[in-house]
Amino acid sequence: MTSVALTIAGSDSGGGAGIQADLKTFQELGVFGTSALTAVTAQNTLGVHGVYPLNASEVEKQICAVMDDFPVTAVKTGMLFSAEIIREVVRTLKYYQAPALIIDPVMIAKGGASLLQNEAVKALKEELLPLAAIITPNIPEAELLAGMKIETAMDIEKAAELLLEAGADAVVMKGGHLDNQEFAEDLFMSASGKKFKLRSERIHTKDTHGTGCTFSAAITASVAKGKRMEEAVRIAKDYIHVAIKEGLHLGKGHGPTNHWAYRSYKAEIKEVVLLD
Ligand SMILES: Nc1ncnc2c1ncn2[C@@H]1O[C@H](COP(=O)(O)OP(=O)(O)OP(=O)(O)O)[C@@H](O)[C@H]1O
Ligand SMILES: Cc1ncc(COP(=O)(O)O)c(N)n1
Repeated sequence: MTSVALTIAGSDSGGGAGIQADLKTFQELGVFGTSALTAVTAQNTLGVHGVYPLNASEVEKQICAVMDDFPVTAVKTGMLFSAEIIREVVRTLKYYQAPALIIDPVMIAKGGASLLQNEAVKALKEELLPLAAIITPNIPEAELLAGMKIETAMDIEKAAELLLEAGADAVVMKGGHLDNQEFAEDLFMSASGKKFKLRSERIHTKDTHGTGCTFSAAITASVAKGKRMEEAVRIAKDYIHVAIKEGLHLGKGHGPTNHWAYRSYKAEIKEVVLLD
């Protein structure tokens, strides 16, 4: 049977991040993608030129239209923009007793534009996060959610623990923002006590627009197909690695990644480092 996933996120007119990245990823991983838009952005590789949020009720209508008709087996959230939208998403997902929820807590675009209002961080943490099968913050997002500064590897683990305590079943702390390192290393931790690092060679490129969206969408696709979370994050790491490596070099700024690359890619599971 065809697996169906739903992404609740913003539109990126430049096609590199947001809903567009999510749907491309779902497609490449063999999952039928559906979507509920939270905001339209006028955006390209050079930055965000406008943000036009939808009303919370318009977001709710889209989620209901999908959930009433499709056998959705995984839901992903990306840019949610406001506390009102977050509360409506929470209410609607609870109503449908929605399946596994993958949260990418999108806050700030690479160019610096705000994609989540400051006052919405609390709603994200207190109301949405407890529903998460997994949450995938980068370091700045994790700092805001966990309420602490992250400077060392121990800080990363501590912040992950705080997010598990706040109610997520699992967390991946993405290390993409930690510059000047040889590896792009992410830490996986689950409430059930699993802990490992996903490590890949760091690719030196400016074309990393939408990497976070793509990574979490790839997790969502595998979960939608019934894979266990540990396997889903490994596949997602492979997917994003090759998508960055085979970059398309489009646009004048931070270009998008290459979603076709995974097709011809022979699985080369990234290094998994088990931790105590
Ligand atoms: N230069 C790179 N080389 C290899 N892997 C990378 C690189 N940059 C990011 N990654 C990987 O891509 C995934 C997404 O991480 P990243 O930290 O870029 O997310 P993000 O900051 O949320 O992205 P975005 O800014 O698009 O929202 C992680 O697995 C990370 O390790
Ligand atoms: C609609 C939307 N969602 C998410 C991102 C984050 O991606 P990035 O940090 O790579 O700009 C974005 N730029 N636009």
